[in-house]
Amino acid sequence: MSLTGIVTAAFGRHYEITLDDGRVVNGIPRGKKSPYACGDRVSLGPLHDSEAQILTHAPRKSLLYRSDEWKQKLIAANATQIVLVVATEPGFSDELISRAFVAALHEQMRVVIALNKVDLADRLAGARAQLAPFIAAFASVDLPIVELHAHTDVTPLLPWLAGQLSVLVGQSGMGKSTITNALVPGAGAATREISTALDSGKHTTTHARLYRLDDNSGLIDSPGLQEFGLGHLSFGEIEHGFPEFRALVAGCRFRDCRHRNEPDCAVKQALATGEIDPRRYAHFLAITGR
Ligand SMILES: Nc1nc2c(ncn2[C@@H]2O[C@H](COP(=O)(O)OP(=O)(O)OP(=O)(O)O)[C@@H](O)[C@H]2O)c(=O)[nH]1
Ligand SMILES: [Zn+2]
Repeated sequence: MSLTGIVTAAFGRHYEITLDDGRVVNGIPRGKKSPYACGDRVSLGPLHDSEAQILTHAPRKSLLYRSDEWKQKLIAANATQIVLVVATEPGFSDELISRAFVAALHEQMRVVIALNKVDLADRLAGARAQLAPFIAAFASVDLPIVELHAHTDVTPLLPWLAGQLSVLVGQSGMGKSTITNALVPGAGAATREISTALDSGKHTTTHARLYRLDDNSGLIDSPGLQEFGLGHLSFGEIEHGFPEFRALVAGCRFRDCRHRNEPDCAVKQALATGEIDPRRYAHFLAITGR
C-alpha cells in the first residue's frame, strides 16, 4: 500500500506533504516539472529519510492557476473559494480582481472580497468606490465583501471560512500574512512593515502553505501576485467571468461577437447607457486581448 497525504506547502519543485498518519515529509515530483499545488491529495513512493517521490495526485475538485505565454503557475488545488484580499493602502489593481473572478468562476469557486486596513479612514471611501463596480456586476452572483482591520480583529471573516478550503489571493502588502497569523496562531507567516513610500510594497511570502482551521475548514496563504495571466482560458470562458454580460450577449447581432468593433453589439450599447461599468469593460478588453 502506498503512502498518501496532502500537499501542505509548495516550494518550487519541493513539496511538504502531511501524511494521513500526521507525519510530515518531503515530496519530490518525478521529472522536471512542478505539477502539484497546495491542497493536492497525493500518493507517494517508498520513504527514505523523510523523503519520497510523488507518484500522482487524486482528481481535483478545483485547480487555481495563472499562466502566461511561457509557463503556468499553480496556486491551489481543491480550494472551494478565493478570499481576495485588497486594502485601503497600498492601492490595488481592480483588473486583478476581474481576473481572479474569471479564474474562480471557471473553477466554480466562490469569491469573498476582504477589504483590509479599514482603520486607514481617509482611504476607505476611495477603496469602497473602487469595489462598487464589482458589487453591481455580481448582483446575480453571491459576492460577500467583508471589511477588516486585520491588526485587531479578523472575526468578521470567520463565518465565511466555515466549511470551506479558502485560498487567500492578493497583491503584496494587502495583509494576507497578517490575516493568516491572526487566524492560525503560530503560523509565523512573515509580515513586514511598509517602510518606504506608499504603493512600493515588495513581496515577502515566498511559497504557498495550507493550514487547517478546524476539521472542516482550511486556509491556503499564497505569495502576493502582481499579475494573473489567464492565457489558458478561451474567449467563452473569460466571458463567463463577466456575469453582467450574460443576459446581454444574446442581443448582439453576431453570434461570435467579441464585443469590440462589431456593429449592433449589445454589450457596447449597454456600455454607452452606463448599464455596464467602463472599468469592467476595459478589463474585459484587456483579458480577452491578452
Ligand atoms: N493599518 C493597517 N495595516 C495593516 C493591517 N493589516 C496588515 N497591515 C500591515 O500591512 C503590511 C502588509 O501586511 P502583510 O500581512 O505582510 O501583507 P501580505 O499580503 O501578506 O504581503 P505579501 O507577504 O508580500 O504577499 C504590514 O505592514 C502589516 O502590518 C490593518 O488592518 N491595518
Ligand atoms: Zn457584442
